[in-house]
Amino acid sequence: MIQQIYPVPDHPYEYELNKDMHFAAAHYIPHVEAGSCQEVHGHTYFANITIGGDRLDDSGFLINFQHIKKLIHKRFDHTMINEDERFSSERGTEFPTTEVVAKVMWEIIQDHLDTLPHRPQCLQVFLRETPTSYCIYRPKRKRS
Ligand SMILES: Nc1nc2c(c(=O)[nH]1)N=C([C@H](O)[C@H](O)COP(=O)(O)OP(=O)(O)OP(=O)(O)O)CN2
Ligand SMILES: [Zn+2]
Repeated sequence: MIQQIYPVPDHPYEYELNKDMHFAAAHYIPHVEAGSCQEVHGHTYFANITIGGDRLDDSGFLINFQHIKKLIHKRFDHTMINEDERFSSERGTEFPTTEVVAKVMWEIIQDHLDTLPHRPQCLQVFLRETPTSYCIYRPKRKRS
């Protein structure tokens, strides 16, 4: 059970929703700066996703918790993150560091939220890679 207090982003919205999840995945960072992390290794990642908005959908949801989980968990659980198209395709020039994976998760979620008429916003992705290491990605401004 994930139970942790996360940093709260500053925002003007009436509703703020948070979804916790974890997933198991492998990665490697092909850069000399990464030291032993250049070798393939695995983590149980913990993610906390924060969504904000002023309007709810017809079912009274800002966003269905299950939909957020599906977007991330289905894509990354029990995978080699380097093989995800975001990292392996021609446009995938970045390495799957905690920082970059947090930002990619934000992009995946916000792309979905942008299809919803009531336009919720992903305000923060908190991504823990190890018991002692985590990163928070917050967009500078909301997408219009
Ligand atoms: N800024 C970043 N630094 C490092 C990243 C990263 O994604 N961003 N990643 C790694 C490794 O991939 C590793 O998985 C995590 O490293 P680390 O925190 O050193 O893990 P430990 O469990 O060994 O930490 P201890 O606190 O020393 O036990 C490296 N750096
Ligand atoms: Zn790692």
